[in-house]
Amino acid sequence: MTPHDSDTTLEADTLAALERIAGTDVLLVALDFDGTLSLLQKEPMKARMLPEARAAVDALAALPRTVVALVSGRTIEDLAVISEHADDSPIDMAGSHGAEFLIAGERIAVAEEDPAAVALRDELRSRAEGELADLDGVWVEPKTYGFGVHTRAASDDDAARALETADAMVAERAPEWRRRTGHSIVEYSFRQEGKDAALRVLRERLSATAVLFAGDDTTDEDALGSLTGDDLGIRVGEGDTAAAVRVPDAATLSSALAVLARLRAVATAEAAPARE
Ligand SMILES: O=P(O)(O)OC[C@H]1O[C@H](O[C@H]2O[C@H](CO)[C@@H](O)[C@H](O)[C@H]2O)[C@H](O)[C@@H](O)[C@@H]1O
Repeated sequence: MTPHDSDTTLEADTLAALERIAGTDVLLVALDFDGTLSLLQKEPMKARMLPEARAAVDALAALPRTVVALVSGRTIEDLAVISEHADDSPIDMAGSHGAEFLIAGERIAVAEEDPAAVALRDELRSRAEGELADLDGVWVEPKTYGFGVHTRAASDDDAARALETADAMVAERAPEWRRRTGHSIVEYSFRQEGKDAALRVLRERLSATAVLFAGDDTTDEDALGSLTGDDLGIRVGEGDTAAAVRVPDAATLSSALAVLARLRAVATAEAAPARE
């Protein structure tokens, strides 16, 4: 029996791609969180990894010459909560789309704190909270480098009004901020880094010989579009993508990660750990 004989949900091209990358020397498995490892939830802090995803991530992280990193738009603090990240976890994290990291337990920001930018963030965030307070189902999420406007629980009209208001406010006071759209969210940030930057940092620190990245959203395309050579990009769900492989949903991605863990265990048997 091969490591994936029991799996019937994966397409042949997905299995072939997993077999290929499982044999690389030093593997970075970089994974988006919301919509990729977890299902999308109405209340953002209730998101958790699917149980099969959790098991596969833990299995991969325990293997030699294999590092798992969560690469998310969330702040590092929120990502630690929703991923139930223990202090001694071997799993690395990139937060705020690649502008902050927790690597091997060490907290790393990509730049010194800029007091003027932080003051503007606080001003715009509290203005947004005030101006959007009357719109049912709209929520302003505090972010390390800006804020997000959630509209998942709002009517179409209230969602449109919320985004119009926030867009106008940011265009007037902070036109240089990066604007990102995601699933029922628009985010505004004074840092420009995308998930491609996160992969660059993680790949270099590890000297990875190949990177697998999986994601479900437009913000993940920064990372998927940056992959080269022996890397593998997996798009979860629909939408234009630069990924080589697509799986229909987070549950199927969990199965793919479980297969990868089994293939990688065989490939790395008796190999020395990448981080010693
Ligand atoms: O990069 P990700 O890990 O995918 O994070 C992207 C954003 O995820 C969160 O919002 C999304 O998930 C919520 C929970 O399922 C959902 O309610 C919301 O509609 C989605 O947009 C998070 O709240 C954001 O900060 C992240 O940037």
